[in-house]
Amino acid sequence: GPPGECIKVKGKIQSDAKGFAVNVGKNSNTLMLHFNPRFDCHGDVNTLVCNSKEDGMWGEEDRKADFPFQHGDKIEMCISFDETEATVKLPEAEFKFPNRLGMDKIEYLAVEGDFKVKAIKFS
Ligand SMILES: C=CCO[C@@H]1O[C@H](CO)[C@@H](O[C@@H]2O[C@H](CO)[C@H](O)[C@H](OCc3cn(-c4n[nH]c(N)n4)nn3)[C@H]2O)[C@H](O)[C@H]1NC(C)=O
Repeated sequence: GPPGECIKVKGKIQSDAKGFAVNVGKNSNTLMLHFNPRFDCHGDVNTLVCNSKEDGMWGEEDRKADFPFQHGDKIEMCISFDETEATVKLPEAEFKFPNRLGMDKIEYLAVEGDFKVKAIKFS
């Protein structure tokens, strides 16, 4: 949807989750945001990795300081964006990531990994 609206992704982190990702952008090769909490994968432990992807090429990773996720958590995240940045709002945390590709609409969303989606709402 257009900037300013919020995409709500509700679901449950599996109890033995290694990691999961929420990807939003134009398509699987062109992502505004790859939001990737890692419990124990790709050599990372309890690390939130954010990145963009342009024509299939990963950008520079942005490893966040906070990791407000636990195995088995039921969470609802609210993803919004404007011309400068994407924002992921969680109950007790908010993360920003630059809109590197200058995307003006999100027409692709994919969730991968150890997260069981309960609901997705475009509001
Ligand atoms: C130290 C060695 C070179 O750096 C490493 O390079 C890896 C490969 O690019 C980085 O991992 C990728 O990081 C990307 C974001 O920058 C993506 O997270 C990529 O995984 C994409 C992916 C995961 N999955 C997936 N599907 N189902 C599940 N469970 N996972 N599908 N596609 C990861 O394989 C990894 O984050 C990076 N580590 C560091 C410390 O930079």
